[in-house]
Amino acid sequence: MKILIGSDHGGYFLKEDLKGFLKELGHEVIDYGAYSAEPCDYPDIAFLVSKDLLAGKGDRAILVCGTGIGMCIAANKVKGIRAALCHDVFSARASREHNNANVLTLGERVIGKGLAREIVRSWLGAEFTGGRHQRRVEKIVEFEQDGSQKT
Ligand SMILES: O=C(CO)[C@H](O)[C@H](O)[C@H](O)COP(=O)(O)O
Repeated sequence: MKILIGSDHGGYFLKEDLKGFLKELGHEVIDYGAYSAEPCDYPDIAFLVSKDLLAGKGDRAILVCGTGIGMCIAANKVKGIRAALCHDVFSARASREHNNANVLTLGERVIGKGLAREIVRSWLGAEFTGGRHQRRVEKIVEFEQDGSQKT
């Protein structure tokens, strides 16, 4: 897969580690920065990566900040993005199988590299299962497009 990856300064070192891990797994990685641990603003990276993902420049995206929260909030403001903040393997798999998440966010100040790697492995290996989950995701997509709410 082609994976877009980005971080702010708070996620820089975990992002760097995950780049190597993703390559070991055989994925192509496109790095959107940050390119150092100098302070920067997570929304700048979140919007850039999210827009390029929706433009077809990658298959999935991973965003890292200190907690993963800021990246998740910002990415989910981009229409078409379903970003999931996951700090355990079960949620990571479920975010793909149930929610069809196209962006994974992680917090470098919250979890260690070993767990982050397992979360990434699980997230990339899981597929959307559709069925009842398709109906629920479609409700989100419809609401996002025109504010319509069907129950
Ligand atoms: O946005 C965040 C929290 O939701 C990220 O964790 C940032 O990395 C964090 O806020 C940056 O904090 P800093 O004190 O400026 O390093």
